[in-house]
Amino acid sequence: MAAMSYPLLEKINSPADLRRLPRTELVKLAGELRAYVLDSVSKTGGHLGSNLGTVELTVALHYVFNTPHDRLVWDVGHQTYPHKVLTGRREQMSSLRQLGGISGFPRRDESEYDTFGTGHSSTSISAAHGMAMAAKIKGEDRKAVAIIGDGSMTAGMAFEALNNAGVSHGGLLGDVLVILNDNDMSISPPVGALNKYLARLMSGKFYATARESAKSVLKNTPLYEVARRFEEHAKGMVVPGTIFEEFGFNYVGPIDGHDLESLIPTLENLRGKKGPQFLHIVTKKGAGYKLAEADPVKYHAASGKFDPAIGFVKPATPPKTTFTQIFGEWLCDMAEQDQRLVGITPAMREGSGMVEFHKRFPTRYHDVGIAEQHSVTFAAGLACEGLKPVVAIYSTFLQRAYDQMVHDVAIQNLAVVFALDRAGLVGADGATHAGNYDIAYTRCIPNMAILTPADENECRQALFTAFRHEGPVTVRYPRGAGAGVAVEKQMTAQPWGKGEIRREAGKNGGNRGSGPRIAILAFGTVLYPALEAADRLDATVANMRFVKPLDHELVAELARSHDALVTVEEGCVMGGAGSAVLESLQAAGLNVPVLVLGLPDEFVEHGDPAKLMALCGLDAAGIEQSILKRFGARPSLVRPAANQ
Ligand SMILES: Cc1ncc(C[n+]2csc(CCOP(=O)(O)OP(=O)(O)O)c2C)c(N)n1
Ligand SMILES: CC(=O)[C@@H](O)[C@H](O)COP(=O)(O)O
Ligand SMILES: [Mg+2]
Repeated sequence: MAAMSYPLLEKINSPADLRRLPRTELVKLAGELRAYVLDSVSKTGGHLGSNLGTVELTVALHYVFNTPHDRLVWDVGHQTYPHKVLTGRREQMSSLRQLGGISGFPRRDESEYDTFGTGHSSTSISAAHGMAMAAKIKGEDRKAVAIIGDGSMTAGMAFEALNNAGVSHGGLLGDVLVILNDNDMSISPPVGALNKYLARLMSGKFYATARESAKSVLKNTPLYEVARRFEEHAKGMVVPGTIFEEFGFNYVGPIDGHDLESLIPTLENLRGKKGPQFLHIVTKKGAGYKLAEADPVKYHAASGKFDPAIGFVKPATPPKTTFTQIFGEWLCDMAEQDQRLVGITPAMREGSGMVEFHKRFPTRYHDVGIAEQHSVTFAAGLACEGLKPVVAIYSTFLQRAYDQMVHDVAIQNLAVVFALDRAGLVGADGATHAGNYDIAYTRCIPNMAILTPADENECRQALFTAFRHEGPVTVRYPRGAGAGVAVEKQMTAQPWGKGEIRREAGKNGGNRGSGPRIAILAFGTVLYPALEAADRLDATVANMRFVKPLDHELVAELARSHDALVTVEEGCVMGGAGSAVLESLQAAGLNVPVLVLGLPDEFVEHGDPAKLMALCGLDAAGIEQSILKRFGARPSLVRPAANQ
């Protein structure tokens, strides 16, 4: 295929270059930008639909606003590839989401144009309001713009921010502009009353178009003020105030978010206004790429390379079963068995493997929107009434609902199952999405139980075990596939709080040599690299299965029969499973050297998951090297001297 050419885009190395373009060139530039983003993502993978949908908006924003002096805050930030291309990172797009490459989300440490780091949704209005208020306090003439999607508007935090930004503080009123990018899509089809409300606003579309065209004609004439007053009066009469106006924002829209001839004059108009402004734009997720327009769910993100001419195709070799699929199958099987089961997702139906469950059990399926806090307390309410809620939630997104876990679930000891997908390193999404902390942040909560299955079969059995438990419980499993073990259809409860020995030193033909007898206590899928390392070291390996309740007897037995213990987890060392073992040993008065292996006390960047695990020393070689480094020579390879 001939190499694509981008004659205009190649001249744009900053928004200042963009702003020097004749306005008549902007449509052509947007076309090249869209083609470039599609071509780039087809080579690297990454988010697609939302980026194609913000091409014109991005051009218009950088054309009208004096970026980076004026601040743009992108909500979630998964739609910022066009922004990155226009702000000097066009050539770096080939490194997107790769180790050492640029992030898939805005990062303050990546560019001055990335004014706020995002990744988790619904933070943009709060941050932009902060920036707008800072400008007021410092007496700076600066605009702050939050660009937030209709899906992200379903989070309570967005309304907390509207509620605060819409009023003055000590006489200071922030000049914040909120742009609602309404494409009538989340990752899944949108849910909730807000979506219906926005649809009604969109149906009033004639009003906005007529009003905007009138404004642009009348602008800069004495009549303009008269027309504006009439408009305010007319608005009160013809169209009821929007909810956004009730929050104190001047609402404009809906307008066509792909029409630069609408976007630019409207943004120029709004840029000059004082006080909180709200622009409602209508876009299409995947705009300009037919396959993505037709199936915005499928084309939300590309897991890898694809040919734009044919789109996403199933790989020739069937991919390995993922933990997400194990969960989805278990959820359906469990729902068949127990009518009390209710499945809940905060806007991650596909990612959490609940499409089939939604189809088969529509009355017991709840997508609550991007509302993690609500999802947990909603579950608590269900549990109060004797139902059995299962909250399917990414480890990282559960961080949003910490108080709900403590205050609404654990204190009342309610039977809620938290199925924590993406536990541990997630790879391409990087630090914002890593599920590194759930063991530490749940272990300290009384009544909470924590299960760490080691493979696909253990995951199914652990979910079943957790579901039978009469109290709050998390089951954590990583993104992607596991060791590939066979999964037993029969669901069997695991002995509560019990681990098992998977390998015994000295009993597997290994020549023990003279080194210390070592026992490795593995929590979760790191069992498998631990077994590999243990084969080389001839060490004992325990599959602990539970972080809480911990199998204290097994810990004590291993401490008494070995010279040293090693704990391994794909979770933060600080406060993790290893800390639980240390606490257990101390409580039992057992003083044995312990090496705690896990994720470091630093944010692990984006990259290939296997490479990141190796970087963190959690692959077999890393575990082995850490043990050798701490406990001296390689025990099983040390041959006793001939005369010994
Ligand atoms: C707190 C949080 N929960 C869930 C997600 C996962 N997520 C990423 S994008 C998205 C949908 C966002 O929809 P919208 O804001 O409308 O943007 P669009 O993809 O339509 O451009 C979700 C649920 C997230 N990033 N943050
Ligand atoms: C932007 C966002 O938060 C989601 O799209 C997330 O990237 C999905 O992650 P998975 O690809 O692990 O489902
Ligand atoms: Mg949307």
